[in-house]
Amino acid sequence: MWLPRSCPAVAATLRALAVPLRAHGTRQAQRQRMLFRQLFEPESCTYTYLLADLKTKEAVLIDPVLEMAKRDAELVRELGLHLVYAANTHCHADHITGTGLLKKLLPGCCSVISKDSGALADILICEGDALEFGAFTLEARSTPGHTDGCLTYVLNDRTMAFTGDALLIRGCGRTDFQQGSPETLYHSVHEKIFTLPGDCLIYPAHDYMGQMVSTVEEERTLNPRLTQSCETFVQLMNNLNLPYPKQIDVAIPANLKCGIQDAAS
Ligand SMILES: N[C@@H](CCC(=O)N[C@@H](CSS)C(=O)NCC(=O)O)C(=O)O
Ligand SMILES: [Fe+2]
Repeated sequence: MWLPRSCPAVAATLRALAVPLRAHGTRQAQRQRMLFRQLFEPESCTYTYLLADLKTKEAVLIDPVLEMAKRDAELVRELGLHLVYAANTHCHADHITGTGLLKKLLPGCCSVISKDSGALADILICEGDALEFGAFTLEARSTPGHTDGCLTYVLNDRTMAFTGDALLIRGCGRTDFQQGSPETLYHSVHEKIFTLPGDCLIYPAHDYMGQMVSTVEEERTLNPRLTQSCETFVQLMNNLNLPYPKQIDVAIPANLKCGIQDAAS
């Protein structure tokens, strides 16, 4: 049945549809403006993420690894980007961060870590602070439990969350060193990550099985650890009996100082 636009009911329906459509269009345009790359370091199975505003060229790296800093700097240069922040999700125990070296390779870039980590960096951020790159922001959510200073970075439109070692795909960060606390981690994940939209993409700091991305809904329903009660989760985490990371004795002291500043070329 044909209904003219002048019909009040049709006009009202069109007006009601226009707002979400405009919002959808704006989101699409914003996303086309963003560059996103997931990079990998095979020794510690670490993911590094590059995000950039293609219009202003401002870029952020999340969790760069020392041994890959030259690769990352080269990519930033090739793409004509300006790295504003090299940010850590936490003081890593299994590899040395690339943030210190990236500051040398790409002058003007600031290193970032949480104030609660106790580590040094140009910018020490706290819950609710935001890292701006062009038209985009990454909101820092405090998600302690794996370490005291763990942050999850959430993109402003809440379509992507960079969870570090707080939430891994079908797993989570261990809680047996660096102020680890399974109770704290359980509450962090449930209150700060599982409350994000279900289709929000989860990008962790590591994966040991070759998985690259998950969603809030998948982890909320399928994560074998975090779907348990808090009590069961605590028991499970206290009995993981994992070997210590191979690089722990060099990685933690170096990362408390923002990593190594002058790596041999
Ligand atoms: N074998 C690796 C270390 C593996 C490990 O301990 N990973 C950490 C994240 S890095 S601090 C972790 O939390 N794992 C959780 C798990 O359930 O595996 C090495 O020697 O580097
Ligand atoms: Fe870690």
